[in-house]
Amino acid sequence: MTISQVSFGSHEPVLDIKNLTVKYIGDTRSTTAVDRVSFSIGTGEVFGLAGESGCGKSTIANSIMRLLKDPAKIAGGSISFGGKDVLAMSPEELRRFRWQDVAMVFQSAMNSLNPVLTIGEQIVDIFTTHAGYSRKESMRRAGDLLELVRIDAARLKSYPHQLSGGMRQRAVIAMAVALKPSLLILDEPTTALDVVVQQEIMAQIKELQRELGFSVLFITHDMSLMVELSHRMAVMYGGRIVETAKAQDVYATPRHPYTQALMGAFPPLTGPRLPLTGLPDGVKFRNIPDLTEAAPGHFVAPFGADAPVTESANLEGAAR
Ligand SMILES: Nc1ncnc2c1ncn2[C@@H]1O[C@H](COP(=O)(O)OP(=O)(O)OP(=O)(O)O)[C@@H](O)[C@H]1O
Repeated sequence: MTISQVSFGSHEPVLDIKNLTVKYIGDTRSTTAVDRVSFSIGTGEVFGLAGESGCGKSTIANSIMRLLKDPAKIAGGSISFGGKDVLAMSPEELRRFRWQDVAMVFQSAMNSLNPVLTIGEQIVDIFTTHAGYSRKESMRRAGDLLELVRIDAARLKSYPHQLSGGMRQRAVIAMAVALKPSLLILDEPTTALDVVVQQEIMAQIKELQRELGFSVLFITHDMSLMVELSHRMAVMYGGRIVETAKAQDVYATPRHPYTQALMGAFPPLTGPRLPLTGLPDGVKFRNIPDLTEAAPGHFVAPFGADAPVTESANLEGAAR
C-alpha cells in the first residue's frame, strides 16, 4: 500500500500545538528540550516527527499526554485537542483524554506488558476500567481486538513471554486502539524489532489507520519509515523544528541542510540503491547541540534554525 492509499480525512486539526517550550529544570542549569515548537495534525492525518536521539521528540509526546514529571516544566505555549486546552485539563478530564481520546505506544512498549498477567487480562482491564464493560463483554471485545491485529484470539490466554517480540508489539498497538482514540501517538514503535517484523508492524498500523480513521503522531529517527507512513512531517534539531513539509516533498527535495543530511543517512525502502552519506565530518550539526542554558554557545544555530523551512517555503521551492 502506498501513502496515497492511507485514509486521510479532513484538514480539521485534531491537535494544535503552538510555541510549546519545555525545560528540564536543574539545580545549577536547565535544559530547553523543546523550544517554541508549533505544528497541528488534521483529522485522519499521519504526521511524522523526525530527528535524532535527544532532539526532544519524546518530550513533546509526553507533554501532549500530560505525562511530564519533575524536573520537566512546560515553560510556554499551548496544546489544544479538539479545541480543548490540554494543559488546563482536570485529573478527571485527563483520565478520559488518555486512552479514549489519545493513546500512546511508548518506545519499547512490548517490554512494558505486565509479565504476570495474560494478554487477555491486560486487555480486559482496559475495557472494564475505562469503558465500563462487563468482564464477559470485555473478553469478547479483547478477542476481536487481537484478531484485528492478526493474532489468534486463543492467545488471550498467553503470557507476554509466550509471544514473539512482534506479536507483543502488535498486542500493545491493539491495546492502544482498544477504545478507538482519535489520535494515536507512536514513539519509535518498531525500534527494537528486526527489519522484517518492522515492515509487518508498519503495514499493520497503516491498515488499522485506514480502517479506524484515527490521526497519528509518528515519532522516529528513521526517515525511510517516516516518509513511508506520514502525510506531512516535521524535522527537529536541538529542540526546534527546522522543516515542516509534505512527507513526499521532504523525500524528493529536502530543503533544510540538516534534513538533507538526515535523509542521506537512511536507505530508501523502495527505488534504486544509493550510497549512504551519513552525517559526515565537518558538518556543523554532526553532534547534537548541548541544550543546557549554562553551556557556552547554547544552541548555536549554524544553519539558520531560527528561520525554519515551512510548508509554504517548501512549496515555493518546489515551484521554482
Ligand atoms: N528527566 C530529564 N532530566 C533532564 N533532562 C532530560 C530529561 N529527560 C530528557 N532530558 C533531555 O531533554 C532532551 C530531549 O530528550 P527527549 O527524550 O525528548 O529526546 P528524543 O528526541 O525523544 O530522544 P530519544 O529518541 O533518544 O528518546 C535531551 O537533551 C535530554 O537529555
